[in-house]
Amino acid sequence: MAMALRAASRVLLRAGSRLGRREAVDGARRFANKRVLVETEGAAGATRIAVMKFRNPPVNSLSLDFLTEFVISLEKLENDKSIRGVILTSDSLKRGNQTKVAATEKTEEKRATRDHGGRLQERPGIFSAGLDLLEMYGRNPAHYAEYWKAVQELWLRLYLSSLTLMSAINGASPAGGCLLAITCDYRIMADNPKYTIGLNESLLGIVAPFWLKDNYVNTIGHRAAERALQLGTLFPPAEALKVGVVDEVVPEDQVHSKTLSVMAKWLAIPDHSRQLTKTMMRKATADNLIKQREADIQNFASFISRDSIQKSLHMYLEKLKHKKG
Ligand SMILES: CCCCCCCCCC/C=C/CC(=O)SCCNC(=O)CCNC(=O)[C@H](O)C(C)(C)COP(=O)(O)OP(=O)(O)OC[C@H]1O[C@@H](n2cnc3c(N)ncnc32)[C@H](O)[C@@H]1OP(=O)(O)O
Repeated sequence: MAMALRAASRVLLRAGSRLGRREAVDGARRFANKRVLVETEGAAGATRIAVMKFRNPPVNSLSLDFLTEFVISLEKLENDKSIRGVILTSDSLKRGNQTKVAATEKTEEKRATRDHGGRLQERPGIFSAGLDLLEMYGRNPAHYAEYWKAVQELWLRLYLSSLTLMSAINGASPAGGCLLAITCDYRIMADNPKYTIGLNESLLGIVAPFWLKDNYVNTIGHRAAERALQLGTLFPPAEALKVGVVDEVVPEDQVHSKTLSVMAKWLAIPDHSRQLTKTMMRKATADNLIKQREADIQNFASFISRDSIQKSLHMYLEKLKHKKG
């Protein structure tokens, strides 16, 4: 009987919820949309931590679909009173037997790295490549407006989240990837000189929006942000630590365990006092966007539609496509 009940509950859990699949795995729980996998750790009834793993091949770019699924997953976690902390990380792992398909093949599927079975794979060593350039190139103004609204939404949700958010940065983290990280309360980066983090928009011929600039200033200070934004600096781990883009750099295989142990310290602080303090520190910056959200969307749509900006994006995409290594 007990076995039958367990089997039935497994079937129900796997039948899927409206938002995605939900499974029971070794006492831990997980739910997954197509592009975001959420695993929760900790016993039922106790404080639990969730790990949100990005898996949007090939480079975890913030496509419209990914942004939508991210917000849905975050909302679910915000509504789950047993969850107090969330770790953002990439599902990208070093895997063998990968083949990069020809750069001339254009569709999303074809752009991705695949294994020999033809399955889509993340490219290894990427936290997030930032905003999806293909959402900002060659589309119409209505699409740009829809996309930007979704980008703003994710930033506001993360920046104002009542949860303790930490990023376990296990790969390259340019531009929007850095945005995800700097909305968090704490950042731990893998000590791999191949991984860099920063806001490199100026290198693409585009400009970081004022609210992202404000988030950067709040993180690393005005002078450092002024210099890094103009130069589009991508910091390797040691420099990222020095300037304050990240809070800790640890060996790659310790990123997850270290983040869990720092999270435990943060969760020892009473929620109400930590949350009020966070709001006190962040509200003015967020309000600045909230009060001019529509204007910011219109600015983005008209800026990104300019011929000169589209040309810069085109050149940047071509450079990415033809780069060596
Ligand atoms: C004055 C008014 C102002 C108004 C406001 C205006 C606001 C404008 C704001 C704009 C804000 C932008 C923030 C951003 O996030 S822009 C995106 C910036 N991202 C990057 O620059 C990252 C680019 N990518 C890389 O550097 C590398 O790809 C990587 C992440 C380091 C990974 O390198 P790797 O060698 O492993 O992989 P590939 O380079 O071969 O890439 C694999 C394929 O993926 C494609 N790709 C890469 N990045 C993106 C991306 N961000 N979006 C879409 N596609 C991406 C790449 O082209 C490869 O495709 P291919 O297989 O077809 O060649």
